[in-house]
Amino acid sequence: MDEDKVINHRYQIQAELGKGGYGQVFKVLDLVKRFDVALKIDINSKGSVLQEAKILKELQGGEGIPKLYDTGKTPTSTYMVIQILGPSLSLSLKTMGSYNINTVTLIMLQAISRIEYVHSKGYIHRDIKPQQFLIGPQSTLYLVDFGIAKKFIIDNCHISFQSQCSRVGSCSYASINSHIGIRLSRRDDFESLVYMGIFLIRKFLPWFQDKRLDDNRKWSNAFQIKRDISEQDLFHSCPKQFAIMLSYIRSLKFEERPDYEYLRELINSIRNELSLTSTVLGLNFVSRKPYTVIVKKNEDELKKLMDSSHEEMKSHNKRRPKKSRTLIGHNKNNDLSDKFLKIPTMKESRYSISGNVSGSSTKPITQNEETIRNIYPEFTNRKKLFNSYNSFKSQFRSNSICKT
Ligand SMILES: Nc1ncnc2c1ncn2[C@@H]1O[C@H](COP(=O)(O)OP(=O)(O)OP(=O)(O)O)[C@@H](O)[C@H]1O
Repeated sequence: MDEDKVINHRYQIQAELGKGGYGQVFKVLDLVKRFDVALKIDINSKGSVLQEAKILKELQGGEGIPKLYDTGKTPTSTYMVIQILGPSLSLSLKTMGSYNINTVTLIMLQAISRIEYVHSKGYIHRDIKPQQFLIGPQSTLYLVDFGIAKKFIIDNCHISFQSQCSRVGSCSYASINSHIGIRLSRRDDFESLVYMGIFLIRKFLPWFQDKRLDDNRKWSNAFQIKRDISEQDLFHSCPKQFAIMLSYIRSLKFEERPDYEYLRELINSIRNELSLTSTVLGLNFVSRKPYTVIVKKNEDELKKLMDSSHEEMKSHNKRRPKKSRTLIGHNKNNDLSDKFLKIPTMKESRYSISGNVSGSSTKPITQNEETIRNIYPEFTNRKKLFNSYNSFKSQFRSNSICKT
C-alpha cells in the first residue's frame, strides 16, 4: 500500500477534517479495526500531539470527551488516533445560518458541563471557542483540542498567581486576563464561554477584525474593545443572563472555584423565562459537507488537494443561501424583546460587567493579584461585584420560576 496514504501500515488517509496551528486532522480508515477514526498529526513535529494525547488519556470516560484509540510516531512526526466527530459549532452555524435560542441555551448547558468535567480532572482548557465543540452522536457536544490545556492543580495545590505571562488562546475568545498577561485559571475558560455564547447568538463579536492584520495588532485592538465596550453593545440581542454571567465570572478570584451550578441556573432561567421546553439540540451530527476523498496522490498533490478542499469549504459556505434570520427579540409572533438585552447602562446596572480598565498598559508590572486589582480597580472591583452576585444569587435561588 502507498506509504503516502497509509500511516504506519494501518491508518489510510481519506480526507482532511481540519487544520489548526498545531495539528492537521484527517479522517482515516483503521485497516485493522475496519472503521473510520480521526487522526491528528503534529504539524510542527514538536511532539505536542503526544502531550495532548496524554491529557486526553486522563480525561477518558467523561461525557463529550473524544475516545483516544492510539498514539504513534512516523519518521517525521507524531500522531494520535481519536473518535471521529461531526462539524464544529462554528461550521454548523455557518451552514445553518443561525441558531435559535433553544439551541444556544442547550449548547451552553452542555459546554458548562464539559468545562466542569475538565476542571474536575485538574485541567483548564485555555482555548474555549466554537471551533472546539464538535457535534457528536446523540446530539452530544464534544470538547476537543487539549493542545494548550494546562494542569491547575499540582500535588493537590492550585498553581500560583502570576503576571507578565504570554498571551494564551485565541484572540477573539481570550479573556481579559489573557490580554493583560495574568496566568489563566478556571474563571478564564468561562469568560471565553460567554464570548462564545454571544457569538452563537450574534454570529459576530465586536472585536472581530480583518484576518490580514498581524497578531500583535489584533490582540491589542481586541483588548481595547473588550475593555471599553458597553454592556448594551456587547450583549445586544442576548439574554441579560449572559451579562450577569460575565459579571460573575470576572468577579472570581484567581484560585476560586466557579459555581458551575449557578452558571447552569442562569442558563436555565433563560429557558424558563422563554418557556423553552425542547431538549432537542437541533444540530445534525452528519450535516457536514461530504469529505473530499483522496485517491492515489503523492504528498504534493495531497497537500494541494487539501488546500483546495479548504477553499472549497470556504466558498461552499459563502455560496450557501442564508436562511432568513429572525432577530431574537423581534419575533413577530412571540415578541421576546423584554427578555433580551435592553440592559441598563453601566451606571444603572446592579450586576454591571467589569467596567472599564483604567490605564492603557497591557503589561502589568506586578506579581501580586491584589496589586493588579488596585491598578485596575473598576475592572476588578471584586467586592462590589461579589456583593451583587451574592444578592442576585439569593434572590435568584428563592425565585421558583428559576428552578428547574
Ligand atoms: N475528532 C475529530 N473529528 C472530526 N473533526 C475533528 C476532530 N478533531 C478535530 N477535528 C477538526 O479539525 C480541526 C482542528 O483540530 P484541532 O483544533 O484539534 O487542531 P489544532 O491544531 O490544535 O487547532 P488550534 O490551532 O485551534 O489549536 C477542528 O476544528 C475540527 O474541525
